[in-house]
Parts: sequence; structure tokens; C-alpha cells
Amino acid sequence: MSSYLEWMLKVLKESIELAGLPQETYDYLSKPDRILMVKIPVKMDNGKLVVFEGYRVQHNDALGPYKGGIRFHPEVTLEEGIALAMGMTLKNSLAGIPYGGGKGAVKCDPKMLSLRELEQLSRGYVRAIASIIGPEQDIPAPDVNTNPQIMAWMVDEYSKLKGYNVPAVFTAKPPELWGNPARIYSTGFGTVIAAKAAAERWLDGFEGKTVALHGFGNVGQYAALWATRLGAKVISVSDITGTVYDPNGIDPELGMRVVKETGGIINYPKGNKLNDPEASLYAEADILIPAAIENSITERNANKVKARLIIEAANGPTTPEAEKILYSRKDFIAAVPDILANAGGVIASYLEWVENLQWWFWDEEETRQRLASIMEKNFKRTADLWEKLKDERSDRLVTMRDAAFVLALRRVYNAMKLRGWL
Ligand SMILES: NC(=O)c1ccc[n+]([C@@H]2O[C@H](COP(=O)([O-])OP(=O)(O)OC[C@H]3O[C@@H](n4cnc5c(N)ncnc54)[C@H](O)[C@@H]3O)[C@@H](O)[C@H]2O)c1
Repeated sequence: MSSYLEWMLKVLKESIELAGLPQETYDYLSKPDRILMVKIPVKMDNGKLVVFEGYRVQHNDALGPYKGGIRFHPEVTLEEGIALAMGMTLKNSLAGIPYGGGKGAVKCDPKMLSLRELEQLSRGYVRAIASIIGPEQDIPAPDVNTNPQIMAWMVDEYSKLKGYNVPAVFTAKPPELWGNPARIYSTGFGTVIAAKAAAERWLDGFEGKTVALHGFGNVGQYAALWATRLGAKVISVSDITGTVYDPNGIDPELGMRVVKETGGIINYPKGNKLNDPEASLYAEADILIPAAIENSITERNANKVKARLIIEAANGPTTPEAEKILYSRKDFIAAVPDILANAGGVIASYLEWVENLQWWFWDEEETRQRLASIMEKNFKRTADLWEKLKDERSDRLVTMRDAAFVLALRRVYNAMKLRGWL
């Protein structure tokens, strides 16, 4: 079994116990509702036929239609897809949006495909899964190596099959084709809303607080931008090329331009530079936002982290062993878990879907305010429960991640119970 699925099942079991839910919750949620395995034949540019393989996993729809991304990657496995779909059920539940969890993938290396081949593959995948997706059934979105252009092809293919436009079947489409302009920065923005809420609750506000960012791609760049716009000071930024540190503050827009033009933050024209891509993890900052890759903070380096708050923008940046080390530090407050902190993307997708269903569009600022308000509510609910659980369970370490899983599971459980599934 893949280690990710093993980890997910272990977390599921432990969280069900912590939530005080019956064992049948585990029996139900440890398996997906449905898996559709598909083949996608594509005539390549050289005239040869290549048959790709893909799948769609639908994990649980107690709370609403299945929702989760589509990944194009040469190393995808079905077990990973099951674990990711399970994670989406919990993430969507915690986010308080009316969705279940799903995930899809095509085993391919998009770097080896021409634009025409990529389009054919995207359309072929939609034809293959069309019978089980739909605005009220299952609403996919982009994930690793898929993007708004691919969503545009997919929504077009699905609409052709139906014979009329169906914008709400995919989200994170280009703004020109029923997407929402806030979607592009929604994950980074949402992370900053979580950071602000945490700083207001446990530090004395967000304004003037120092922020270190590990990772400066889509999520990291917009997190830096919105952290600065909302009054914090970004003092350290790392990407794969190295680290820039400036106690006077790093200009996110300049950083974004530098990365676009030169490929790395190391070419930022001011501040101190270090070739070490990890240095931001250890910066003297109030808040650390890991926004790069999984397993960045492990038992190897957790004791070097100085920030009091970690806001997980990346998926799985802090290992369970590292969390134990961090939480044992006297001045450490919390690692706001990925499932809560990086939900801005799927919440923006939800808002786009609501717009599409009604053919009624909010402007960008209104969408952003709705997104912020949902993130704030989710943060508060999780933080309240965490503080309560800590008091109740003095026999064990209860992390904020534990509280997030308990909250997510209770909502799915209640829906299943009310529907008579359990
Ligand atoms: N894009 C989204 O909407 C979204 C939503 C939820 C979660 N996430 C998660 O957020 C993380 C970042 O996603 P993204 O879309 O910004 O990716 P991206 O590829 O745009 O950016 C990744 C950044 O991390 C840097 N990086 C990679 N390895 C590094 C290392 N070892 N040390 C330092 N920096 C390193 C890269 O240089 C780059 O700046 C991922 O874990 C992703 O799963 C993304």
C-alpha cells in the first residue's frame, strides 16, 4: 500500500477515535464510493496511437457532489488517488462547503506532449469519465500539471456531449470562460486570511508581524502579496534557487517580476542572499508559511524553526514527528494545518460553481470578501474546537490538525447518519 494512503488511513482511524465516532465511520470512509478506470486513446502528432490510462475516484458524497482536482503525471497511482480523494472529502467538509471528495488523474508526462496532443488527451479523458461527472454529480478542477486552459477544453468537450453549455461542471476555468478572476490567487490569499486570523487570536494582531515564506510559486507569491497588502512584513523568501532576506521587507511584486524574468528569487536586487533554499524555514519571523513541497519540516530540522506560528500553504509540509517537536517548544503556538490553511482554492472554486449555476457573476472584490469570510469562519471553528479538545484531552498531545480532522469528520458523519447510511 502506498505510504500516503497508509498515512491517510492511520489519521482517519485516530481522528475517528478522538472525535468519539463509532467504528462504522471508519469502515465507511476508508473505502471510496466508486472508482472508474479509463483508457484514453490519442493519435499523436507522428500518426501513432498511444493509449493512456486514467481514473476518477469518487470517495464520498454525503455533503454534496464529489469535488477534487485532475492530475496529469507519469507517476500517479490509484492508491494515491484514493488517499487524495479521501483528503478532499475531509477538506471540503472542514471548509463548510456543500461538496464531497473526489480526485482524478491521467498517467502521462505532459512535458512530452505537444499542445494539440495535450488538448486531445484532455478531451479524451472527459469523454471517458463524462457519464459520472456533472454540475450536480462530480465537479473536477485543476491539480498538478493541469491548468485553466485544460479546464476550458474540458468544459467545452463536456458541453459538446450535452449539446449545450455546462459551465459548472469544471472549476478554475479562465475568467474569460466563466471563471472567476480571484481564483488564480485564492490559495495564497486564503492562507494569508488564516495567518491574519491566527495572529489576531494568538499574537497581538497581524499588522507589522514578520513573515517568512518557503516557496515562491503560485501560492507563495500571492501569499507574499496579500500578507504585505494586509499589513505584515515579508522578510525572508526562499525558492529552489536560494533565499533572500531583508529585515526592511521584501517587495512581493518586484519578487514576482524577478522570478518571471530570471527564473529565481536569488536574483532579487536587494537584501542578503543565501544559496540555501531552506533558510526561510529558520528565519527569525513571527509567522512561517511553508509554500513549497511536502516534508519540508521534519524531525531533522524542526528544532531550527523559530517562528511561533506556521501556516501550511503547501500540502503536508510538516511531518507528524516534526509537529511533536514544534508543539513541545514553550513559545510555539500552532501549525495551522494545510487542510484548513490552503482551502482557499477549493472555496474559490465553490464560489465560481455557484456563479456558474446561476449565470450570475460577482465582481472580483465581492468574491474575495466572500472567500475571506468563509476562511475566517472555518479558522474560528477549528481554533475553538482545538482549544476545547486540548482541555478535555490532557492525556495526549492534541494539535490543531487533530481538531481540523475531528471537525471535518463530525460534519461528514452527521450527514451520513441523518441520511440513514450508518
Ligand atoms: N496552487 C494551488 O492552488 C494549491 C492549492 C492547495 C495546495 N497547494 C500546494 O502548495 C504547494 C505549492 O504549490 P504551487 O502551486 O505554488 O507550486 P509551484 O510549483 O508554483 O511553486 C513551488 C515553489 O516551491 C519552490 N521549491 C520547490 N522545492 C523547493 C525546495 N526544496 N526548497 C525551497 N523551495 C522549493 C519552487 O522553486 C517554487 O517557488 C504545493 O504543496 C501544492 O500542493 C497548491
